[in-house]
Amino acid sequence: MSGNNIKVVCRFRPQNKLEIKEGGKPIIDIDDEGTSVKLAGQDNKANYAFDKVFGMNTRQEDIFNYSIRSIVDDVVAGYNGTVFAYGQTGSGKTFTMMGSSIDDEENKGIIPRIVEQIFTNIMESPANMEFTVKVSYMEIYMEKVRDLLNPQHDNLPIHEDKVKGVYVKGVLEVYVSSTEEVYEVMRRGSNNRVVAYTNMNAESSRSHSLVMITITQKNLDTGAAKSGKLYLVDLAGSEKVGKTGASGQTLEEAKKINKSLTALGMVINALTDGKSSHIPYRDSKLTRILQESLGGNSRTTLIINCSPSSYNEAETVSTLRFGIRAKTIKNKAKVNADLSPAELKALLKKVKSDTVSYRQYITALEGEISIWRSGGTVPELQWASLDKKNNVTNAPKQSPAARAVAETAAVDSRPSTPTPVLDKDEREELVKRENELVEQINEKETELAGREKQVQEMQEELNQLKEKEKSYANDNQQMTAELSEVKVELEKVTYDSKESAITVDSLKEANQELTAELQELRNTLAQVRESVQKEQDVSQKNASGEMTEKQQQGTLENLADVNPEDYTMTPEQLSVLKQELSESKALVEKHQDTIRTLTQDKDGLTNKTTDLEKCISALEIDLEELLEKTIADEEHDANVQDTISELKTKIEAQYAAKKEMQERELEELKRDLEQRIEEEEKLNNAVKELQETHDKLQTIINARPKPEPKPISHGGSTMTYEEKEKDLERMRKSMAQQLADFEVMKKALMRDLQNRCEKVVELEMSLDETREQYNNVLRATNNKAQQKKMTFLERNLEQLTNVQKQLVEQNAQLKKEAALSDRKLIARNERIQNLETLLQEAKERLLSQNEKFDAQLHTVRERLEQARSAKSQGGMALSFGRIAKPLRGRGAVEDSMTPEVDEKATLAARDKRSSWLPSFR
Ligand SMILES: Nc1ncnc2c1ncn2[C@@H]1O[C@H](COP(=O)(O)OP(=O)(O)OP(=O)(O)O)[C@@H](O)[C@H]1O
Repeated sequence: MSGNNIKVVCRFRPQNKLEIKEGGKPIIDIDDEGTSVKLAGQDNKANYAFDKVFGMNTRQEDIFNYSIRSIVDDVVAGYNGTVFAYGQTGSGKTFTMMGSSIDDEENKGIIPRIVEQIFTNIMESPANMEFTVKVSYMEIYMEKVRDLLNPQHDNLPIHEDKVKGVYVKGVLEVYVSSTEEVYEVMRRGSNNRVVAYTNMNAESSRSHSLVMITITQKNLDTGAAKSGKLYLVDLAGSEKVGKTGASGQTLEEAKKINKSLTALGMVINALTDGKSSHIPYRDSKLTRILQESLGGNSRTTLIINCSPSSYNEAETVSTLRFGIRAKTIKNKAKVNADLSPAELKALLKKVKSDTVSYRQYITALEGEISIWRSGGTVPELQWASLDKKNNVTNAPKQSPAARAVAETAAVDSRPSTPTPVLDKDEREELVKRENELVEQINEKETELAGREKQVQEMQEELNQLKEKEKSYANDNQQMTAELSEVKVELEKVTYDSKESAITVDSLKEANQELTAELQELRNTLAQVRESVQKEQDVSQKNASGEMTEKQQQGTLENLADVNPEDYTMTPEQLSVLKQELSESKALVEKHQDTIRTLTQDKDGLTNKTTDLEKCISALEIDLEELLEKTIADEEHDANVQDTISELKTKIEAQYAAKKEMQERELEELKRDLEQRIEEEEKLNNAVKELQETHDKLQTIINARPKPEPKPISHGGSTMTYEEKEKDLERMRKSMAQQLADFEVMKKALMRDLQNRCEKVVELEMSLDETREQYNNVLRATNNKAQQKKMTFLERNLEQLTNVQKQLVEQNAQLKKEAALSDRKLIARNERIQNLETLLQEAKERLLSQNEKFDAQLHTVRERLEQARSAKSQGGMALSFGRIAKPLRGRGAVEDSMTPEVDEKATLAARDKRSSWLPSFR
């Protein structure tokens, strides 16, 4: 493509379902050459001529081959190029640009085909040509430039400079070395595009998308470099909001889309009306980015996409008019070439020669001025001029001073640093290096901007995290405090319960003591009651004895009434007799029991008496020893006497106590004895009475004549008289036996009682003797002073004893209290230990929580870092694109190679390819 006008091609898509449904009909009429179209609608009879008009069934390949292929050649040749698709929404812009799918060979759009063509062209280039290809993908959404390969960069600025022209600052440029890599970039970018459903298009683009492919090429032999930039723009569709049914967000989007498209129309108008001096590129982001493409340094192709349907006739007319206007835009495309070393050398040579001539001219002028200043004159013919610069020798004659000044000026005007003359290789290398460095600087700037933003974001995130951490820490602290408070409370409650348990225990003990006392009292009461009962029993017995006596009397009377001749007894009489006998037997048994108890009591008394005897004898021994000691040590010093007196007092006290106790026991024994004697007497009386009764009965029975044995009916059973007799005899014998036993026992008791009485008397006598002996001792040992002393000591001792008693009581109390305190202390220690354990646990928990939190924070930070790094890699984790990947042509080496460049130089240049990579490699 050599022309400078924008190339405009028109493409009609087939009618869509909506159009058919709405009764739309195809109304397009394309001429045979395929360069103009008429609409067969009612309103429009105009003919619209374009570079090419494609009908409804045109294949993607055909569109590419006719309208696009050449632009790829231009870009690879170093021109800037633009292909943009314009049309109403749903008219097939995206279908034309991208196709239904990259991977669909038939329906892939022009962008995949361009990419393929670029790499084909590169591969077909001469082997001494080296290329790099970079891809960027962005969209203008809601008047913001958003990097689709790095979506968090959603408002990139548009800059302009002399070298780069208009460019988007900070957009990610991914180096690619194959079609697949570009496709990958396209796929990733497309995923980030904003699309939405509208009535006109199920996947309507809500933004203008821009793919930017930058191809840089270098001739490795000459060092000449060129770069071409290709913009592939899929504009968002102009839409009538009523038709698309846009509302809410899509309505807002539609407004922005229409606004920017209007701005595009205004730019095209301004460019084509021939009057406007100002082109309003800055009215929208779209026109600003397309500034070079519309009336600037670019070879531009506009594809207008239209609907063929009568349903969309008005929109199609509008689109066609837009295309017609755009067609007249003139661009000024030029190759973006850097100067080659040869050109640079020529330029340098020219500049050097210019410098020399200017220097000569200056010298001449300075010489002239110095003449003028020194008052001389220079004829007009000799005035210095640029034409005469080489003729300095022809300068007017100067005075010696003026000449000196001129010479000095000539010397001063020399360049202070001689310019080194570089050879060709060095220059080439330098140029190459310069290019690389410029590129690297640009890259670094972009990267730096990205990093700065990242750092800012991370800082914000970190601040948020810190705040969260702080709030978590506060929560944690609060909860821990609450927990520890609860634990302490629990501990206190446990401790209180323990103390209560101790108090309860002590109360229980007190209760037990009281119960024991009560029991004792009850026992005492029971004993008292028993004794009372016994007394009552005895009196009852006496009464019953009287009763028995009466009964016996009655029996005797009965018996007397019985006629001795009539020795037969009625069964009733016999049974009464038998009953009386059994009662007597029971009475005898009772008496036996009483005697047994008395015997036991007697044994107890005997034991007690023995103990007392032992006690008395021991006391006597002690007393004797003491007396001996006292007498022996009587004349000794006061201390010894004190000791003796103390001992004596003690012994006296002991003696008095023991004596008192013995006396009490003796009295008790005496009382007991008297009681027993009384009881025994009563028993004896009862036994006697019984004996008498028995004897009487015996006599009566014996006095009766023996009756003829005749059967007696008794209780249904027949019993002979003899048997009855025998029975009675047996009873009598047993009773006699029992009475004999009684007698023996009574005698033994009486003996024992006698012995005891004797013993008691003996004891009393011995006690009196002891007392007398003691008094004798006292009388013998005591003098007045000693008595006084003794009295004093006795008093002291008494007081001390009281004190001691109190102390003992206090000690006992204290011991109790100490035991309680011990328990409380143990409980308290336990509590302290528990509290310490709790504290330790809380500390450990806190530590572990802190550790956990730190670990979590660390993990979050790591993840954040990973996410950031992933984002910084275009948010896409592309495994390529950060480093330039030079591509070499595979064709023959270009003929343009200068003859002086030999094969060696070519090889050397190839080896220097590594300089494309960053210098720190
Ligand atoms: N030439 C064609 N042949 C067959 N189908 C087509 C053609 N052009 C477009 N289509 C179909 O029409 C529908 C709309 O096309 P597309 O999305 O490309 O429109 P658009 O102009 O990009 O719309 P918008 O501006 O709303 O994004 C799609 O389903 C697409 O497949």
